[in-house]
Amino acid sequence: EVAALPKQLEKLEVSNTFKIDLKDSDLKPFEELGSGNGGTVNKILHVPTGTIMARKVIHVEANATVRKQILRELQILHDCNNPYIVGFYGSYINEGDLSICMEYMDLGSLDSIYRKIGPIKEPILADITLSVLRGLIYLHETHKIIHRDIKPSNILVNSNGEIKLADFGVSGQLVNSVANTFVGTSHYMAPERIQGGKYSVQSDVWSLGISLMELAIGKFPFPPEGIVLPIFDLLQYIVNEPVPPLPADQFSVEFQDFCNKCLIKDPHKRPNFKYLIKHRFVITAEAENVDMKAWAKEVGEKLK
Ligand SMILES: CC1(C)CNC(=O)c2sc(Nc3ccc(I)cc3F)c(C(=O)N[C@@H]3CCCNC3)c2C1
Ligand SMILES: [Mg+2]
Repeated sequence: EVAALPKQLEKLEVSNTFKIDLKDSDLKPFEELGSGNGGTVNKILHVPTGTIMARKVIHVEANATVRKQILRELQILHDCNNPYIVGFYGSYINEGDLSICMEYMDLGSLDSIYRKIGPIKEPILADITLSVLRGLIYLHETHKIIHRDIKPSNILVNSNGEIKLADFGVSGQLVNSVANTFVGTSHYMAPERIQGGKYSVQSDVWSLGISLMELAIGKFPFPPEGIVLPIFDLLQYIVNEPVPPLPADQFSVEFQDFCNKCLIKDPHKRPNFKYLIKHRFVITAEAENVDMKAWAKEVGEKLK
C-alpha cells in the first residue's frame, strides 16, 4: 500500500505546481518591460517558488460581476499549453487592475527586436512563420480560439530561440465588450475587419502576412515609401489600395508568394492554415531547420 502512495502524491504534486495560487504580496517587481495600448508589462519574481515571470497589468473599468467573469474566462489560459504559446501562471484583480502573469520571454517581442537590430532575414522569418502557424493552429483546433491581435509586438522570443504567441483573447462576448474599450482599430487588421465585417480565423492570416512583410522590410508595408498617413487614412488605404509588393530582387519567390497569398483582400479567397502550413516557404523552414538558438544568441548580444 505504501508503495502506491508516492505515485498518487507525485501526480498531485505536478498538478499543484502547475497551478500556482498567485497573490500580489508574493510578487517582487523588477524593471518594466514595456507599455503599450492599455497595458504595462513588468518582469517579476514569484518569491515562494523563485519563478521569474512577466506580469501584464491592464486597467479594467468594470463592475465586480464583469471582473469576476473576466477572471473565470482567463482560467482557459491554464489549458493553453503548447510550445508556441506563451505559458500562463495565473491572473488576479486588485483595485480595478487586472494582472496576467505569464512566462518571461527574455528577448522580448519581434517588434522591439527588428526596430533595434534591423530587418529579419528570410530563413529566420520562415522558422518564425512555422512557429506562428503552429501556435495559431493549436489555439484554433484545440480551443476554438482566434488570436485577433497578431502583430510583431505579440510574437515573443527567448534565448532558446523559441517563438511564442501572447495577447490572444480567450474571452466570451461579455469580456469582449470590455476588450473593445482597448481595441483601437489596429492597422494590422484585415480589410474585412476594418470595414466592421465578421472576424474570422482568416483575418489572422492577413495579420500574419502584414507582420511578416514588416519584419522583412523593416517598416510597416502600407503606404509604400515615404508617405506618412494619419490612422484613418491609413486604414482607408489598406482597404482600397493594392498591397505594396516586396522588392523582388531581395526576397525569394516562395516568400513573395506566401505573403501575396496571406494578403488577398477577399477572406474567402485567402488561403487557410491548412494550405499555408504546406506552402513551400514554410516546408523549406522545416527541412533546413535554421539554427534559431544561434540567431537568438546574436540578438541577445546586440540587444545589450
Ligand atoms: C479584456 C482582456 C484584458 C481580458 N480578456 C482576455 O481574454 C484577454 S487575455 C489577454 N492577454 C493575454 C493572453 C494570453 C497570454 I499567454 C498573455 C496575455 F497577456 C488580454 C489582453 O492582454 N488584452 C490586451 C489589452 C490591451 C490591448 N491589447 C490586448 C485580454 C483582454
Ligand atoms: Mg501586446
